[in-house]
Amino acid sequence: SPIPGPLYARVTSLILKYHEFTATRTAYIHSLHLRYGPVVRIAPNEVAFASATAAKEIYCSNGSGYDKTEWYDLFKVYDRRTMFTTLGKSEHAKRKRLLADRYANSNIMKGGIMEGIKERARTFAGLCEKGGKEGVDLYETKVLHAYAFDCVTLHLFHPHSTNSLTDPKDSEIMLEVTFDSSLQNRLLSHYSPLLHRLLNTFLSNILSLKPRETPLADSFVLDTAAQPNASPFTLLHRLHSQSSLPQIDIAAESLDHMAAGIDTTGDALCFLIWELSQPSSLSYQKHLQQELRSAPPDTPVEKLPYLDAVVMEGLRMFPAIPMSLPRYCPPGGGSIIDNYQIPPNTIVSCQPYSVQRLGPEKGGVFPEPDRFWPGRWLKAEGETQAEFEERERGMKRGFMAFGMGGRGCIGKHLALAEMKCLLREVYGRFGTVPDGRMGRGEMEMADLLVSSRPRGQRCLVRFEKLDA
Ligand code: HEM
Repeated sequence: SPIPGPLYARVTSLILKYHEFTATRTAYIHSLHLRYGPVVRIAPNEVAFASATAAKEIYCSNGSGYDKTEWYDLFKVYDRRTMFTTLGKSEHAKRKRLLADRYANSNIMKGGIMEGIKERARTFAGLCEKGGKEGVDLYETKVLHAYAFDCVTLHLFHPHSTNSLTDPKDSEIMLEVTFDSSLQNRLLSHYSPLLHRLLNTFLSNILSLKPRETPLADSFVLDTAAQPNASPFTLLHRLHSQSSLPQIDIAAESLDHMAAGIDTTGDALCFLIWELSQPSSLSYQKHLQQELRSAPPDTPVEKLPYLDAVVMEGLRMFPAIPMSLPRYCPPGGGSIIDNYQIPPNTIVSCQPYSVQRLGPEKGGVFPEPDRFWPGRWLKAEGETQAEFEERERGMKRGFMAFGMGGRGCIGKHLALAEMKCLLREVYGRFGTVPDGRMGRGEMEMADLLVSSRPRGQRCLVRFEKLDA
């Protein structure tokens, strides 16, 4: 039977492109899933899926799933392909073998990294305290991004890491990488390089749609990646000691991981703290504070079940990369995905937002998908352990915030450690409430290239010190 979807999507991709250029692609595709179900044609050669079975087929079959599309060329660094931008399986596997062990949980949990993350989380909490009743703009001031930047450079480059939470010079580098207003410019360069060349001056000077330029970050990474004495737990140490990669590829790979680790973790924390600050989440916030304040101070973060549930629920509702992760349906006979025959070379994808926000009645995974409810990740009263484990397995099959399969997020353990350490420091010391100056819709998710940010580009939260 024909693939469901609007009639126009059979003949044109213009509507989809319109939504890309207006930063509403994720919301548009989600609205189509709500209307047509978990399988939707979104353009003549492009089909979106939102089920756990489709995600498994596209991203996990034969280990790392289907090959990436040329969309990923947009993310090349110094014109080099990094692990993230390799398109085919074997090229990717070769690069991943070089890097993977630095991102294993056992490496992240080592003293050097965890102590460094905790120290940065304490610095962050100090800034919240300074903000006092006046509050802190968690998005505009980029404090969460500064925290993520300092943590990721610790993992990549220690002792040459940054200190952007307190040092204005490092902060300038971080700001350059995080304020990205190049969406339209980059989309045009992808879809029509000729038009992009012809309109370049007009775009930059008249419409202020500038290409992405990051000279401070480039020179920071190029200089740092050439340093010979990085600590053994760092990615740089691994790249220098275990690979024969040219220096420019070492720098490109490092810059890619640095960029991948800032907006993602920063935005995930921003949306989550905002949600926890809402009156509707007060009981969850209190539950979290109680767990954090009653646990012995040396309890490892991964041994705090409610904290884990809060982080999982935050990433489920507000995945920092909510957008489609496009792949090519393999050449040859094509594939059958969710009972639909998909021709070879069709672009197929799932967007984490929809996989995690479509209810079972629409063919999705999570009941009451728009309700922020950390308790769903814990054993319910009256539920047996076996029933809970079965339910949890189902939820994890539909959890896509870190992607899936061999090309899923390599930085997952680092990101989780950062998020948990920061939330522990914040909610062990403060309660948070939204600032009344925030308007409706300001915290809606607006698309960037694959990540998202608050549409209003601010997030005003007040921090209220808890009794000692
Ligand atoms: C909450 C934080 C994060 C989220 C939600 C997230 C999400 C993701 C997702 C969805 C992908 C798959 C992208 C795709 O298929 O196109 C991915 C890949 C990747 N992530 Fe993350 N990420 C986070 C933090 C980090 C951090 C801290 C780092 C590094 C320090 C990192 C490095 C990478 C890299 C290098 C890849 C490419 C993996 C590959 O191609 O094999 N990420 N991430």
